[in-house]
Amino acid sequence: MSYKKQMILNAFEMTSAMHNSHGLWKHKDSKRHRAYKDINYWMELAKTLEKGKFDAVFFADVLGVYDTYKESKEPSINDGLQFPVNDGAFVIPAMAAVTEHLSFALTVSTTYEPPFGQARRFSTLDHLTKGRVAWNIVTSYLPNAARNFGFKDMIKHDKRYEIADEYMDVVYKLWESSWEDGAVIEDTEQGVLIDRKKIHEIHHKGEYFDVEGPHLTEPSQQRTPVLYQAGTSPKGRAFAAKHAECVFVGGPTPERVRHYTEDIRKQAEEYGRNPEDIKIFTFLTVIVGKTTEEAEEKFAEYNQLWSADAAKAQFGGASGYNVAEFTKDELDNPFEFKATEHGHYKAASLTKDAKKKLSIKEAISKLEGLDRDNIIVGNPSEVADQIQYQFEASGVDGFNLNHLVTPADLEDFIELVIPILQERGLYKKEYKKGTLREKLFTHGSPLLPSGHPGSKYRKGEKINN
Ligand SMILES: Cc1cc2nc3c(=O)[nH]c(=O)nc-3n(C[C@H](O)[C@H](O)[C@H](O)COP(=O)(O)O)c2cc1C
Repeated sequence: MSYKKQMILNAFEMTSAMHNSHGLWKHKDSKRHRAYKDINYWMELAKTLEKGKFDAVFFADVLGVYDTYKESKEPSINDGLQFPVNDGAFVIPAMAAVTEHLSFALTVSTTYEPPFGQARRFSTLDHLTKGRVAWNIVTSYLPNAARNFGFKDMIKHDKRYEIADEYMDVVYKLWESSWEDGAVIEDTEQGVLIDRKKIHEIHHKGEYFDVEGPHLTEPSQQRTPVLYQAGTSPKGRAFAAKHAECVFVGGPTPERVRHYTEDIRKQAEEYGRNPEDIKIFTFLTVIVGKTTEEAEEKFAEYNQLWSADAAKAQFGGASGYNVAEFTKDELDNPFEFKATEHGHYKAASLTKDAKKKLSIKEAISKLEGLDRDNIIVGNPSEVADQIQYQFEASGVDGFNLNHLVTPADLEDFIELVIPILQERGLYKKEYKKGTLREKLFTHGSPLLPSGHPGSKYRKGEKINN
């Protein structure tokens, strides 16, 4: 059976010692925990990914240390769990300089980074990459991040999304309406470089933000960067349906991912958007070997190096559950979902979204080793079969490929798996031309498409002034 839809692939990365591969810094081939601070490492990685025709590198980010588990920072710091973590924005121009097509999605929080500076940062990146940049909009979940930015406690989960919604209003005004097209006139006779009449203050006065403007950066090729979002709570999905062009959905089974995907597309239509203008991604974790045995050996080796403490620390910060708190008597009780002020998706993945109802003991044991249910292990064609199955069963448009031991696992994936996906017609052999938005979508414009709420701010339709 031929399957024509082609998958989009991002490398799921972080400019940190470790990301999601807990404890694997101990592996002999792990380079990243030393090299993450070396610009050459990122430039080499960019070239490798472009060789594999990857669409983008997706940089996760956090603004604090995970300290919910055991009410301590120690388990995270011990294993370099997303710590230390550099600012991902700075490696992007260097990676862009050695590539032509690879794009870059950068995570920035609407809770802690004010919109005016954030808008300038993305316009700058979009200029320097020639339109190859995306913003992963997050509302953040770590209590330590709140304390780093002057709050005693985290702002409540749902209120963070309300703030994010107004935040988007501010950045759309800056990106889409503050500068009219053709404002840079270079009129040497009149001695005018920029036409004042085409530059507009935005005079935003809202509940959370006051911004006068104008935007300090002239419009870049995409004006608004491609908008990613990665929240799966009801508020998170409503936000995604309104604003996101790419949504990163977390779910432990293809069926659950399909459920979230369909819900987001349906809500997007209710906002008057074309569901085709939204691409959905989920995680992909792969261990590939030349033979099944080689892959299984790798899996066993990785599993042996796994850090259960770091995995529990990550689960704790992202979900709000401190699994060290459960007493022995509670371990056989069912592991129930509770909405916390942290995030939805990690908690849901071991509770209401799990394939079967788990006891507390079973749920904890999933953190104590590599979770075989969520990892594809095999020889190249076995891996390709499973990726194809997940692609078709979940209804997603693409994947964020998680790294385990980097860059070795990415290199193996590109050498062994990509050619099979290409042969099956599931993956592109050549890049499309243009900006990231033009590469991803059929609407063919580098700008936000009509129907998207940001597009209504565009030129001429002046707001508040
Ligand atoms: C797959 C996935 C990846 C995420 N990556 C990040 C990240 O890198 N940094 C971050 O602060 N939040 C990240 N988040 C968290 C969300 O963006 C969101 O802010 C948080 O989960 C709360 O939203 P929710 O309750 O709607 O899931 C991620 C969420 C998902 C589902």
